[in-house]
Amino acid sequence: MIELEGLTKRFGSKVAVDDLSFTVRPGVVTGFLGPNGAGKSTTMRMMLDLDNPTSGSVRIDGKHYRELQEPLKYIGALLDAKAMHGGRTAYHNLLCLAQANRIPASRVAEVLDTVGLTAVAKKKTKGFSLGMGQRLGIASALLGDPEILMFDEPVNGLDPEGIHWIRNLMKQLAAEGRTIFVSSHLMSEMALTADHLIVIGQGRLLADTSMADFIHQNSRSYVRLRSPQQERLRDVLHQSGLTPVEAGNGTLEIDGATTEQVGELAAEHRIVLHELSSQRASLEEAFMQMTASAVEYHAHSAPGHGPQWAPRDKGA
Ligand SMILES: Nc1ncnc2c1ncn2[C@@H]1O[C@H](COP(=O)(O)OP(=O)(O)OP(=O)(O)O)[C@@H](O)[C@H]1O
Repeated sequence: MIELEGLTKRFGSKVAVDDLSFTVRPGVVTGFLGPNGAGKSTTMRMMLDLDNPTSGSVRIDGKHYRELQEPLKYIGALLDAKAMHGGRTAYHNLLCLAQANRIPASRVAEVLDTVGLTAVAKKKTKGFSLGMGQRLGIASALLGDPEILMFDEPVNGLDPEGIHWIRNLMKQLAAEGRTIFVSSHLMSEMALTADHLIVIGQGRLLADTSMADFIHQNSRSYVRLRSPQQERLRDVLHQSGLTPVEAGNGTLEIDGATTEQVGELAAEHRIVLHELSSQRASLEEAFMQMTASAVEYHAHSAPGHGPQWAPRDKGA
């Protein structure tokens, strides 16, 4: 478990991380979502004691990182895949790390196998592709067989096969009861991977919610329709207590209605429909709106029926 309490980081006048408090729990993949520059990497670096907080604290299983006896056995991280020694082979990079952290050398072959790099174990890492580098970075995170794993944007630059592999690995590690914390700036990626979601914007906590609740609250569903008899259709809909909204190109949208309900109403009043469909707003849209409205106070006009969200109170 990872617990953040009022975590704050300032770089001069810039507040990169602003009073963040949340808990990352075991057994699930927790997604850490925020647009570029939101403060995800800075937060993760403070979790690993690579940056000092201006104020606040991070506890790993109740302890500060510095108090962990052999940190790699508690927490493994993929922050920067290029942080390996390019002149060394994949095997030797991992062996050095194992020896420095009192991890048995036999573990090196195991993790190389887990990440699918056994065939290139004796190759120098400077020739590695981005995907191979990511796999090696993940192997180093797994080396100490830690209960907690953190991945900063692990799918960046990977091909579809690599992305699929990383997603499955994270789910498998969570299913083993481990704590998995993974950052991304893409809602679509999080929707496929994460069970729980922490959203930040300009360093501040915007949401701390289960993925299922986020989808439920933010996937606005509505009915879209077009008709050559739009005026009459509008009247009929209004009379039935529905509120159609003009959506351009002769299209109407109605929240809180079903296609069955609207189709039957139209049939009853002998109104021709050219389109009748059920729509769902994308989660990416919901995320963009959430971060935009939280970080920018200048007047972005809020669309009539945009996604809903509520910032949580601070604290666990
Ligand atoms: N060492 C530093 N000195 C000054 N400003 C910094 C430093 N590190 C980060 N920042 C600033 O802090 C803010 C948060 O950066 P951070 O890299 O943590 O965001 P991020 O969410 O990880 O973004 P990205 O997805 O682009 O990596 C940014 O405005 C960044 O410019």
